[in-house]
Amino acid sequence: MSNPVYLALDLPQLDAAKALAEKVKGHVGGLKLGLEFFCAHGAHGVHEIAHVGLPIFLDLKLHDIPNTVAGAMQALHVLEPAIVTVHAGGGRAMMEDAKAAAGENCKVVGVTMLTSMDERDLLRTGVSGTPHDHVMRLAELAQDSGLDGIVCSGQEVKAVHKQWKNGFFVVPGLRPAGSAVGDQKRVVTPRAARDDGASVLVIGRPISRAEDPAQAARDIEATL
Ligand SMILES: O=C(O)c1cc(=O)[nH]c(=O)n1[C@@H]1O[C@H](COP(=O)(O)O)[C@@H](O)[C@H]1O
Repeated sequence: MSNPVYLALDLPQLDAAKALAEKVKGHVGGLKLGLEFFCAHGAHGVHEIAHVGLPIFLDLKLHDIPNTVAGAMQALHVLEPAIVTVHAGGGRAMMEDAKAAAGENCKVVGVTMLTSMDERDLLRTGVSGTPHDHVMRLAELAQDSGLDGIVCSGQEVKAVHKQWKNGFFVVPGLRPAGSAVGDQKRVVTPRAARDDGASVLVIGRPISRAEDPAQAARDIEATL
């Protein structure tokens, strides 16, 4: 079984991100580059990190009109990402066009409800109901739109997996027992998410901010 952990390289410095990736590369299954990294270093930075030799997850959370998102997906072909995110809230046409424009070996996954939000935050965006119901609704929409899977918290992945048997489920908001939660609100342990059907476990600060990141990655691997 391959290692499901993708390290979130949320670091502003390219050299530091590369050094961290090299340190942990034997203990994670892939590397996630998000908005912080991409805004700072763009395509050049992605190429640099790709040299580490692990699959690249480009977490750009695209959310725009279908034509614009399709154009962005097309532009990403040269970077050969293994996974790209779009916001499921962008709707069916946007997700359909995103998938149609994606590279052949690129999984497109829809972000449902950010793990940094709870029910009160959701209500303030005008959506009443529970995070569970909101995630289930957007998961169904993502599936109907032809996406490969979704991003959700570990609190919902079991129910989504039950409804979408062959879906690809990315779960962030993971904290090993006892580690700082920070800005995350819907949190579970890596092991719980794995047991409940997560395909990919996204983990950032519990590894990147550890005194010994390689050891932290090994410790997490040992719990799975
Ligand atoms: O799409 C994501 O990866 C994502 C979605 C989500 O709902 N919550 C979430 O935390 N993420 C990302 O997952 C990573 C979590 O980092 P840590 O909280 O440091 O483990 C960050 O890079 C976030 O951008």
